Parts: sequence; C-alpha cells; structure tokens
Amino acid sequence: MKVACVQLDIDFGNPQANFSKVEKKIREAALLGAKIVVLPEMWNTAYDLTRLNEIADVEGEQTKSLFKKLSKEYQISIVGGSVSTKKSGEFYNTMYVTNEAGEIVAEYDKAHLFKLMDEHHYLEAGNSKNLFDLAGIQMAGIICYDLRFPEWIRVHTLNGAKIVFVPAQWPDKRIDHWKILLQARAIENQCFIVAVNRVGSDPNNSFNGNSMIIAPWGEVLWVGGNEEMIQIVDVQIEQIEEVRTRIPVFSDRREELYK
Ligand SMILES: O=C(O)CCC(=O)C(=O)O
Repeated sequence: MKVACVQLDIDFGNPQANFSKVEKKIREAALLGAKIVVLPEMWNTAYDLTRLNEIADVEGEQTKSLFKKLSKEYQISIVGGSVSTKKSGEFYNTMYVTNEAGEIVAEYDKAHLFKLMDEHHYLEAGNSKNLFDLAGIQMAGIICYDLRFPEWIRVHTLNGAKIVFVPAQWPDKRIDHWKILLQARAIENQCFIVAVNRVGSDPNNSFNGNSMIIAPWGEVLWVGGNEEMIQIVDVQIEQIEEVRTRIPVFSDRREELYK
C-alpha cells in the first residue's frame, strides 16, 4: 500500500494560500503513485487561534469538498491531517478522511488539547475515537499531542487499527520526544505509524519536519528532512502478523491487572 507523506510549510492565517498549495501537493502525490495521501495538522490556518472566527473552515465544507473531488479524480484516499473548523458555533481541530470513492469515512476532533499552545482557550476537545477502514484495512488517526497518551493509541489498536496516522505541528525544540514517542508507539502496538509534521515557523515556534514512517518492529522506514517534501513508502501490512506472531503482545496482555 503506497502511502505519501506530504510535509509542508503553512502560511499563517491564510487559508486561501494553504488550500491552493495543498491541492497542488495532493495532485503531485497522486501522480507519483500514492494510494493514501497524508497531510499535517491545522494546515488551513496554522495556529492563528485568535482569528479563528474569520478563518476556520465552517462545518469543514471547503476541506470536505476538496478531498472528495481529489479522491474521486485520482481514486486515492486522503488522511487529511487536520484543519481548524467552526461547527455549530464552536471551534475544533478536525481530521477528515476520504476513501477512493470520495466518501468521507472519518471525522475526528482532537481529543487532547495542548495547553502549551493555548488550544484549550480557543478550541473544544473531541470525545470520540477515530477508526476507519481504507481498502479493507482498519486504521486510526490521532492528532499531535494525542501521541503523548499511550492509552489513546492502544484503544485504537485494540479495536483493530493496523496503521496509526499522526499529523502534527510539533515544534523543533521537542523533536526528540516526537521521534522517540512515535517509535515507541509503533513497537508497543506492533503497528505502522505514519506521522506528518510541518516545516517553517509561526510567530511562536519553528518546526523542522522529521515526518516518519515506522514499521511494526520499530524500523524507521523513512524520516523527513527540514524542508517541504513528498515521500512515498510502500507499507507491507502483512509484516504486522509476522511481528505479532513472534512476540504475541496482544494475547499476552493481563487486562485484569490494568484497572
Ligand atoms: O506535545 C508536544 O510537545 C507538542 C504538541 C503540539 O504541538 C500540539 O499538540 O499541537
């Protein structure tokens, strides 16, 4: 399964520029042969939180319509990173996912809001899991800070997720945490992790990419540099079964001890 990570810079508070860049990048990834295209977090506005009322995507309509159009045109799935949305008058950090038929198969609001970047002052937290099926394979998506909650990823892999997507705007000053946590989540859950971070900077932070694709044994299949790039990796789903047979972590769990 060919998965494309689209690592990009984001124009602060300028959805128009970001929509046109993202459309171009998705087209480019599709023409390179990707079957699943993955974007970073809050790519429509970046963290311009004080202006969300003007710039957030109302009911996610612009995002959904772009993804549906491109998914149908190229028969690709899009794991749409996330966008800032305004839904029923409240603001969210929302991931949309489309399948190859151009149907929306997931809508997820970031569950753990990141106080260090003021999300809790401006956004509402989501309360639902994010499991979806693409090409007959169960997958899951979390967003950035959600990565620091191993139980949140575990609940998704216990429900069958074989690939966990992690779009982010993870600042360079904590990039070591990002890399170590991503690798740990892949090893402990014996699943693929596909993580896409942004590059560039905003008024408060700078971002150095390091997007990653990690195999269920923990091997880093690809790590991005510090600039915009599209990378396609062929993810071999059958590796999961091999790893889970070699070390049967899921059947060795002692659920009764974990309360
Ligand atoms: O947990 C971190 O260090 C970064 C999290 C973050 O930047 C976010 O959730 O937007």
